[in-house]
Amino acid sequence: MDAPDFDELQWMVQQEEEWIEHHEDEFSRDMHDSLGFEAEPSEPEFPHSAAGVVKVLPELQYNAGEKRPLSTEQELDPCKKVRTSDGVSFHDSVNNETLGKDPFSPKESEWSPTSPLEEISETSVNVDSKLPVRRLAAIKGNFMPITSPSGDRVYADVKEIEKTSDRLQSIHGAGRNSKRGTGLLCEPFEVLLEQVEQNLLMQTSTSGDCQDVSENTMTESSAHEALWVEKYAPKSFTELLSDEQTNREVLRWLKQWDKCVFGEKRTCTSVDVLTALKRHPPMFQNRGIGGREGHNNSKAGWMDIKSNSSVDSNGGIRISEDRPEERILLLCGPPGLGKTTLAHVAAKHCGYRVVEINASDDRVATTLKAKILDAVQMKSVMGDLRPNCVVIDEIDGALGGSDGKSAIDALLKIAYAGTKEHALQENENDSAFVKKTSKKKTSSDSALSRPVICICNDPYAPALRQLRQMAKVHVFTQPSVNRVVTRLKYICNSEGYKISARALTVLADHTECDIRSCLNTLQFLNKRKESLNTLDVASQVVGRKDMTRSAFDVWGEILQKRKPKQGRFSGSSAYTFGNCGQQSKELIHLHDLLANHGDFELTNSGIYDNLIHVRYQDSSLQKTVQCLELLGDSEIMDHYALRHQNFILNVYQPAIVLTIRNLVAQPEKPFMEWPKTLQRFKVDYSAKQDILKSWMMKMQPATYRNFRADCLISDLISPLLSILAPQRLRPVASQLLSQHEKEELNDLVDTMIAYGLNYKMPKNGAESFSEASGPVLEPPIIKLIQFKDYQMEHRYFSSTIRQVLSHEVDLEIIRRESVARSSRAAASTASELKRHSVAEMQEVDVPPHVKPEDVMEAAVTSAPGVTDASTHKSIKATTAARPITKPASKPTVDPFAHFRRVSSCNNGKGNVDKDARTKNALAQRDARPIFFKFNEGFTNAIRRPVLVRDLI
Ligand SMILES: Nc1ncnc2c1ncn2[C@@H]1O[C@H](COP(=O)(O)OP(=O)(O)OP(=O)(O)O)[C@@H](O)[C@H]1O
Repeated sequence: MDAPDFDELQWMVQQEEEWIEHHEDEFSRDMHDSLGFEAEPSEPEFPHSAAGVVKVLPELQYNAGEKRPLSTEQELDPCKKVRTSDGVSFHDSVNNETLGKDPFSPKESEWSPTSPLEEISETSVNVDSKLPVRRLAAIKGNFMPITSPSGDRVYADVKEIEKTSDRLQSIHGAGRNSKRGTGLLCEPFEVLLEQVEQNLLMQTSTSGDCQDVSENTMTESSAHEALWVEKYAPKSFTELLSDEQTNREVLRWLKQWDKCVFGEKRTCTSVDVLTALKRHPPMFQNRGIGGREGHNNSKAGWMDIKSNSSVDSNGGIRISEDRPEERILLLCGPPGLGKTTLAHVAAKHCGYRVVEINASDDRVATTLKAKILDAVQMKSVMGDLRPNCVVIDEIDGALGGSDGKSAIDALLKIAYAGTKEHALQENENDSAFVKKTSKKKTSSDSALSRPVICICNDPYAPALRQLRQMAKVHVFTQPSVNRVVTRLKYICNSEGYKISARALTVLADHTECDIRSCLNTLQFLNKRKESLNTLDVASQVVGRKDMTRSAFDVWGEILQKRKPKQGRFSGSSAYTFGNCGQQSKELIHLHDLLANHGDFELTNSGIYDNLIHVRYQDSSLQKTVQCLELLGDSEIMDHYALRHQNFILNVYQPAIVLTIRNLVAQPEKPFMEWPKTLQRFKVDYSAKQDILKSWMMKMQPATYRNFRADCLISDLISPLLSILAPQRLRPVASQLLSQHEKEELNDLVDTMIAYGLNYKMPKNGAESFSEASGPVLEPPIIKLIQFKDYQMEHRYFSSTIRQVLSHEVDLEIIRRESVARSSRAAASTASELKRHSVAEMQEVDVPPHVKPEDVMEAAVTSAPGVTDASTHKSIKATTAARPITKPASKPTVDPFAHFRRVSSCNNGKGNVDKDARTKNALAQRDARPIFFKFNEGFTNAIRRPVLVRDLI
């Protein structure tokens, strides 16, 4: 037979399609029959048996070209279908009896004629064309070649086969309820496959011997369920969602490495890309749904590239350096916008092999540094020989190392080694380190020779401060909803998932154009054969992501009243509360925003600090007062919630902020700055807490026990400062003071000691107490009642009196310590003597009217170690300097004279003891140290000589 010419072929195809349309049902039934039963060999006219062994879908397995085509399952199945003149019946081959008719099989009289093409096939190759097969493949459509054992080839229309198999599936589903299945298998093939998989998994978990098998099964199933985000990951620039300007900038930066990496100066391939774009216009990009927006963008993009760069005669962009000035590229932006994807696509386009490092996984500086160095310096010698391009994802997750240097420092050191910046940075950081390393040049000191792209979400993360200054930063903006929807639509169409553009718009809006969330949601719904309910998007668990916005965004939304814009609140909130007005939608949107942000302390402090920049009408300051009260309430609630772990109270916080917004928000954009007041307040607060604590530690317990810490501040400090500066004290030396003044000075000294205060020279010398410099009150309790822009008015002593007072307080403290020490020594001696005296007293005849306690006291007082000579001498010496009238000392009476006489009369042993005691007392006196304090620079107009002899 001659080969048909083109026209003939087309005609045949047309005929074929028409025929298929008319006889779709017959096809399905025929297919069903071909799967379901064995044709009687004796039957001559059975034109529609399958040809070749075709595996179209797992459950579609049939034989053709053989007259005994049965599978093992069919042979195992004793219940077979037999075609008769009035249809198809089930036949029990064991008992050789007919069980009943197959309701789905056509009667022989209803069998349709074959298509013209099939007739050709039939006559020429003797193939039973039960399937929609052709002798020749048609020009359009997807055909599968099938070769029979005899070597004949036919083409099966895959679309038709799938249609038929779908119909068969439904028929099987309906028939499964009957007692016996209508197919060869009692269960559908997928069910059996699942059972086998489960069995295999169970066996693996119990024995572990079938590891290979299970791995294979897992791989198969995971391949079957490839994620759409991976399947449809952009491979070229035309599929990216990021804006063209950013794409071009990234590409241009990468091209600047060409000379360094490839050793040649190449022209920028962004031109190539754009040429490619022109040649093959992207399926979705720049068109949008309306087809207008993208066009404009693209035009603007062309303008930009020409205006921003110098273009040579070849249309390429000249690159002056062998590598870009900014050695690192930093891509920032919200998650799921395609930052990593852009880095991969651009690097591959420029001929690099991408080496991706996740800084969150290798947070430690040393590990990250080693990885970066490996990626930058190593070169593969086998396989992929392309140079590396390092992509460091989640760079904001990098941590500091044990040596105090962060991973970012290490990265910058690698990137800017040998440059001016590097030297500067090194000088700043550690000059000693530079000296050390300059002698011994490490490998990391050689200049960076491969591009490094860093990716992060928040460009303002504190860890990135240095990197931000030195890298080329590109901030990703959210793509337009239309572009995302077009891409989603394309993917859904490719997957055969029917979904309306409106639903996709809602989804894109809800996820803030996060393509990852959108695709995962759609795949999930597709898998469950569910459609996306536009009204329930907000309540969908899937598709949600971390929707938190930056603090600046939140403050902006609160303090600025935006004009209602169509579609602004078309997202989740709008659909959840479909019918409410624009204002309510805005409120709901703001409520969600605040609740998602969560950090109410930061929100409130930002509002507090920036409120001053908002120009709202408030002549009587009522609104301001109201706002401040609301902020106060919010803070109280926040503190309460934190203290009692009762976070349910936080649900009321957004309402407070929204009330403030209603009071002050204006259409103009206010100047916004990061709040510093709260931080300053916290620092001040902790400093004041320290002062208070140190004051309380120095205070005498007898004084301290009368006050609570808060009372000290609120009730005591202010009056105490007035008490500490009496009016009548003249600024003269203590010797020149009148008796009354001296008493007042003594009282003041006592008060200061009681409250643990004294005047001390400031440590740095710069601090001044008031206008005059000199000693300052220590602890500086005045700071506890000093506030910004508010000074408490108190009387201050002149510097001279403060010096005198300081001296007096020091002396008095020494005096009291001395007395205390003497009394302690006396007490210890007394306790020692007590034992001796008791022993002696046992030998003494004590009169019955004398109490034992009196005896004891007398023994202690009469002991030579505690006589006036030893104790009072030192007191006398120290008090000599103090111009205070001493209270008259009582005459000492020796009540033990009688006992002593008696005891001395007893025997000569008493003299020996007395000598020993005197010696002991003298030794104690000599062992006592002398304390004195020397104040450098202290001058007093009138001096008085004090002999050391007097002090001993
Ligand atoms: N245009 C696109 N079409 C289809 N899938 C895309 C597209 N752009 C990105 N994706 C897919 O979305 C996922 C997220 O992309 P990518 O990792 O680049 O985002 P990202 O901005 O780096 O997010 P993250 O900050 O969370 O790392 C990837 O799996 C990617 O394959």
